[in-house]
Amino acid sequence: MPGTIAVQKPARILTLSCEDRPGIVHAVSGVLYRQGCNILESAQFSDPRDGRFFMRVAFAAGERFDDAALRREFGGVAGTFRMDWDMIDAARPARVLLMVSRFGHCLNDLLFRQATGNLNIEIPAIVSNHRDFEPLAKNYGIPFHHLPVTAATKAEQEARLLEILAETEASLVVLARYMQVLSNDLCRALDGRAINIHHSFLPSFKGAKPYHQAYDRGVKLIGATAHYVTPDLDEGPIIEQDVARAEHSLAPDDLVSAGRDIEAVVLARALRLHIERRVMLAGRRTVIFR
Ligand SMILES: Nc1nc2c(c(=O)[nH]1)N[C@@H](CN(C=O)c1ccc(C(=O)N[C@@H](CCC(=O)O)C(=O)O)cc1)CN2
Repeated sequence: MPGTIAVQKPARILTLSCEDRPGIVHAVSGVLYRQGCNILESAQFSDPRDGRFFMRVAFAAGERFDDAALRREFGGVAGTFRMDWDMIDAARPARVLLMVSRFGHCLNDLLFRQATGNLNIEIPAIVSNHRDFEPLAKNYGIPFHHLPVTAATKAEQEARLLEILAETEASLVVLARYMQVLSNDLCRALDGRAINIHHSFLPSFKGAKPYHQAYDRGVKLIGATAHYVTPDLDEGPIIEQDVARAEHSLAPDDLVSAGRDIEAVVLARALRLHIERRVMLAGRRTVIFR
């Protein structure tokens, strides 16, 4: 219709990192231009400390868009600059396997966000070491896998988890208050594709009972931290954090209640940032293109 601008939606999201040097942006945008694409959103960061360059580009496809041709031409540029790069279909929902133990507020929040279209994900399965949320999974029509675990059965339990991951073709695991420590082997198998919500403002109060630690310390702020899972407990690269005030009058259980909302919001934000490829790993740190 004359006078109306067709709102272009991103067809692809390109992320890349390489050693910083002049000409990277020119080379990247040149390929996209020659392939008939239109850049809709672009962000970059040059880390002055280690000279690493990070970039995220969301672009619309032109009439004569050819994914293979784009990847071929971009591969040439990537080789020249020795880039680590990836390109995803922006519209394709990420397949996310959710894990939970006995606290269901983060699980419930993510299920509702998915069901109402607030998060562009598919949830092929829910895994838990308890049966508490089996009815909730059933309500959403999502397969529920009860995988109890003890120190003696951890290797077998984790092997079954990896089977479910493969069977469901999930690209991401979210520990939505899953309260078991994953083994080093499992963490390596899930490297960069497992996100945990920790119920404290890290690095304070690691471990299983942060609200009680916070109460005992008498802090005035409590918080939550979403991070990638690594073998070192609660040490993974941080994706998102938030805080809320903690008055002296609040008992540990009040802090637990106050923390639930922060945990759910921080985890949902972190998941959105991850699936939109707005998070880039930089060693123990992250670069976030909001
Ligand atoms: N390898 C990792 N595994 C897990 C991480 C992580 O960062 N690396 N995060 C945790 C979640 N978590 C805190 O956010 C956490 C969970 C459990 C414990 C813990 O000490 N669990 C005890 C058992 C507790 C119980 O049965 O209720 C244990 O495993 O012995 C600490 C922190 C998820 N896994």
